[in-house]
This record gives sequence, C-alpha cells and structure tokens, in this order.
Amino acid sequence: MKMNHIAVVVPDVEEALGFWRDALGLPFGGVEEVPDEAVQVGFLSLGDAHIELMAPTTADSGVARFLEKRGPGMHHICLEVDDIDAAIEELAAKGVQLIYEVPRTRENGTRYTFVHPKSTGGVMVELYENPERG
Ligand SMILES: CC[C@@H](C(=O)O)C(=O)SCCNC(=O)CCNC(=O)[C@H](O)C(C)(C)COP(=O)(O)OP(=O)(O)OC[C@H]1O[C@@H](n2cnc3c(N)ncnc32)[C@H](O)[C@@H]1OP(=O)(O)O
Ligand SMILES: [Co+2]
Repeated sequence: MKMNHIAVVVPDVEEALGFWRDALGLPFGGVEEVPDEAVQVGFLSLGDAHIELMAPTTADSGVARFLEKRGPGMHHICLEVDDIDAAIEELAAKGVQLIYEVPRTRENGTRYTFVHPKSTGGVMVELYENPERG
C-alpha cells in the first residue's frame, strides 16, 4: 500500500495554484471536471504521489458542505491498494464503514472508494486501485 495523493479543498483551483505551483513549484497536470463527485480537481506531482486540489462545482455536495462548514483545507488522503474489491470485503468484515461498497470508476479507469471518517478517527481515507495493476 502506498500514498497516492493528499486532497485539499479550495474555493478555486486556479487561485490555489498561486501557492502550490507558482510559489512551491510543484508540476501541475491541468484541471479536470469530475461530474460524479461534483468537483473540479487539479493534481500536482509530489515525487510519485500528488496533491489534489479540489473545488466544489455545486452547492449541495459533500465537498461544498465541507467548505461551508470547515473552510478550505485538508479533505482526504488517498492510498493505493492492489485489489480494491478484496480491500472493501476485508475492511467491511472488520466493521469499517465504506462510503461506496461498490467502487466507482473514474474516466481514466481508476476504481476508488472512501472509508467514512467515522471509522478512521476523523480522517477521510480514499482507496485507489493501483492503476498499474495488470
Ligand atoms: C476526483 C475524484 C476522486 C479522486 O480521484 O481522487 C476524489 O477525490 S472525489 C472527492 C470528493 N468526494 C467525496 O468526498 C465522496 C465521499 N464523501 C462523502 O460521501 C461525504 O462527504 C461524507 C463523508 C459521507 C460526508 O457526508 P455529508 O453529507 O457531507 O455529511 P456531513 O457534512 O454531515 O458529514 C458527516 C460527518 O463527517 C464529517 N466529514 C465530512 N467530510 C469529512 C472529511 N473530508 N474529513 C473528515 N470528516 C469529514 C463531517 O464533519 C460530519 O462530522 P460530524 O459533524 O462530527 O457529524
Ligand atoms: Co481524491
């Protein structure tokens, strides 16, 4: 298992690049819309992991509520697993609450789910199926 990304909620991705790309100098991969999650995201490279900047695109999403309630800041960490179905089964059997019991699939084919913060002591954990997995 390895760290894939750390996600930061921001009001505006382009504006947040002023620090993460322009001041810190992290390579930026461009802005993408993720309609399934009602977010606009921008990934910046950090070694073989990433920073994911995330801005809500609707007012009634979990991310919008997070921004409303808590303001901008850390939203989740994303860990890579080799087999997301096995990981979900194993975690569920241990009483861990998964947000998507059936993994969602991103446009790039990456399958993912989230562990509810209530099961982790308050840190939302996203699980990505290792995109290099054969
Ligand atoms: C771009 C795609 C993908 C990627 O490729 O990386 C992404 O990263 S998409 C990221 C956005 N999508 C998600 O976050 C989906 C999973 N999240 C959810 O389904 C919801 O946000 C939630 C976690 C189930 C919360 O539901 P919500 O309807 O917002 O309820 P509340 O606002 O009442 O929150 C309940 C409870 O949980 C606390 N909370 C919410 N978000 C977080 C968080 N990120 N980290 C820690 N805690 C969080 C919230 O504070 C509430 O706690 P209490 O107030 O103590 O009840
Ligand atoms: Co993420």
